[in-house]
Amino acid sequence: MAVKSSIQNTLKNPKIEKNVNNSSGIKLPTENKLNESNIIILKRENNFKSIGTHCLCRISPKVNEIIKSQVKDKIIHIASFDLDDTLIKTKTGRKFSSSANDWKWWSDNVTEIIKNWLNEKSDNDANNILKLVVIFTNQGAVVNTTKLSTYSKSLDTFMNKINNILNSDEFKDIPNILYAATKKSAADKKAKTGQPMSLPHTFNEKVPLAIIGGTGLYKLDSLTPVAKLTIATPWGHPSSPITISKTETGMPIAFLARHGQTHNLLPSDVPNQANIAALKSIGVKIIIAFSAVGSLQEHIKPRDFVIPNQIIDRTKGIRKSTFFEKGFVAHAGFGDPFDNKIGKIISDTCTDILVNENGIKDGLHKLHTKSNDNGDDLTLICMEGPAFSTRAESKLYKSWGGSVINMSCVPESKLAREAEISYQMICMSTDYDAWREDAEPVTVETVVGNLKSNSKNAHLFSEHLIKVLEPLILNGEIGNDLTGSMKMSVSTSSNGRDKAVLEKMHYLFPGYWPLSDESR
Ligand SMILES: CSC[C@H]1O[C@H](OP(=O)(O)O)[C@H](O)[C@@H]1O
Ligand SMILES: Nc1ncnc2[nH]cnc12
Repeated sequence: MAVKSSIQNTLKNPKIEKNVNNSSGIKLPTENKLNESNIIILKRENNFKSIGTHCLCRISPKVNEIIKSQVKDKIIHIASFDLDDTLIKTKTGRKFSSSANDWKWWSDNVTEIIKNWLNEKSDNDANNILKLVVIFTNQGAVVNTTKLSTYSKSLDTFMNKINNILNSDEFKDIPNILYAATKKSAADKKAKTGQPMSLPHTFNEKVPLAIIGGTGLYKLDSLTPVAKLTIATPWGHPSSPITISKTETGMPIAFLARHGQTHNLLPSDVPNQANIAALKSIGVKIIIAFSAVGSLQEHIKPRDFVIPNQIIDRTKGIRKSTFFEKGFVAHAGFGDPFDNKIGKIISDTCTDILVNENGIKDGLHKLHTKSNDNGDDLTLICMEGPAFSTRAESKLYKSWGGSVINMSCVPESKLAREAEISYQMICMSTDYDAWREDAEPVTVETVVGNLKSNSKNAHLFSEHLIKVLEPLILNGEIGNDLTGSMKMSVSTSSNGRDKAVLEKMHYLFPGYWPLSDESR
């Protein structure tokens, strides 16, 4: 829910719990009406305030800082949530908490999802937007008591619980306001289903095409998102939520930020298994993956694009590079690691896309493909990183015939092959790595500088490519070449198969390998 208003007005005049005339529920005294009978309210701590007669409000220190700062003319984006069974649940499994500590996060990634939203950059207004979280909760069961027998239901216990939650390490940096209605009739003030976040979290159509964005490409500007999915796989959660958009003619496309939306993942820490498994689970058949690369050849200039057709794996074996494991052994073919059909389509249709800094097609920035470059292989070296190569390593890779170098095509491409997803990487050259004696070796500054100019081209390129691929996907010409390939690639006989591993395989390949009685 995006709210364009002055935050000060919103906070000074919270129109919650006015017009309450039913006397059930706990009646909260205002500051100047404290007396012996409502002494419990004296224990009110950490920013709790009563509003009207039946509503407590707690404004976090972070929001107070925001209010004090200059917020006039800012756009406020609010994500609002219910509390129980949305953000938290009880540890004991009971409906109501039995103590101030009887709560846990509703799922492992609740706070991560909120932080991702807070850190997401919006397009043009990014610097003008303030984001905060508002929690609405009905607490009609809370009673004004100091009796030990009912203490778990007391206002004290409730306020302590709220402080435990909102001051927790996971939540304390999230700017938040909580409204708690201490009688049921306030239910209509809460966020309703469908109201809380701007995008739905479910999407029921199959999504045939996915774009993975690398360094400098964290979302696709040309597409309007229709859903944002947080997917749990047997291999964990993907790097970021998966955004679903639709083309003008209605084909769904997924977008995933490889290093997370805030680029908080090292190349070695990218959860590649979860990324590929999550994309497979929504029906993806083709992945177009963008990557910033160093050039190992003079003629591949910074800001040129390269469609590689070969890989040399120089990662160090610390990345999880297969879905298979002890108890279920299979071997995917990887001689041609990319989808050559898609590579050729790109070569034939995208040579005239790249522009210079002024947005003009002057032919300065070239698209290198096997067919455009005299039929020579274009080989992508994948190193572990995160430090860049030494000059000696860089020269070695060049002498091997390497064309470009990055830190991310393995195991992403290998796992896509195992999942029977056609995969093509689009490399955006950003530097000459370290092999040139007369030049400084690559730094992040050089990469980012060139990426800024490249990013326009990345957007133009993907926009055009989606238009080219859509009809070919819809008529089945691309994206089906690997279907069924893994069925025939298993080595473990049915009586040697591990049931737990087989269950994970079902996530990727439902129906391929039945959980027979023979498996262990
Ligand atoms: C920031 S330079 C090194 C970094 O850039 C590339 O990222 P990506 O492939 O995700 O675009 C490279 O692989 C390294 O991870
Ligand atoms: N020189 C380089 N080495 C590895 N990954 C890179 N990504 C961009 N430039 C790179």
